Amino acid sequence: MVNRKILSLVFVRESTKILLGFKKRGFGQGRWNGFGGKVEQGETIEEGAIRELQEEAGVLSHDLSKIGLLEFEFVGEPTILQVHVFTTTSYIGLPTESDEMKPQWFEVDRVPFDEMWPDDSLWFPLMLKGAKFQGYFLFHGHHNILKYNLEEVERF
Ligand SMILES: Nc1nc(SCCc2ccccc2)c2[nH]cnc2n1
Repeated sequence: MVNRKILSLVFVRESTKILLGFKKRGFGQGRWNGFGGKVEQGETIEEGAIRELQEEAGVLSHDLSKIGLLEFEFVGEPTILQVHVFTTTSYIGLPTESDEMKPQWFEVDRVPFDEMWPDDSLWFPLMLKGAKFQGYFLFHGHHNILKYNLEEVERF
């Protein structure tokens, strides 16, 4: 019986830079990523994304654009992660380290893919060119993609 866990993932952009966070603990620890996490009951996915961005980076945005839908399955685990990807260029607050994440700005042509989830180097180019995308990735462990599909979509 497969079940899905709904997660948000937010990327903040500033001209040629993108804000990433170094995950200090928990799932994805030791990797740079956008800001996000589990969407709780009683909140919309976008509300969850706004909440996680605030909690993890100290940045408040009310103008998120939905740009991607990614599903991650891990061999031997029944829960599929359904990750809703958002981006924003309008926010208030200075990115601040939390107990979960250490934020840092990166030039978009200097993204540290070797310290990120392996799928990111596949869909970041779509995000960076302003496309909307949908994908599925089957992982074996946290380093090995057994198979995937990824496509651009017109709209969500
Ligand atoms: N970029 C990326 N992110 C995730 S999980 C993102 C959602 C999340 C989950 C838990 C805490 C915070 C954020 C991935 N999983 C497999 N490949 C992946 N790539």
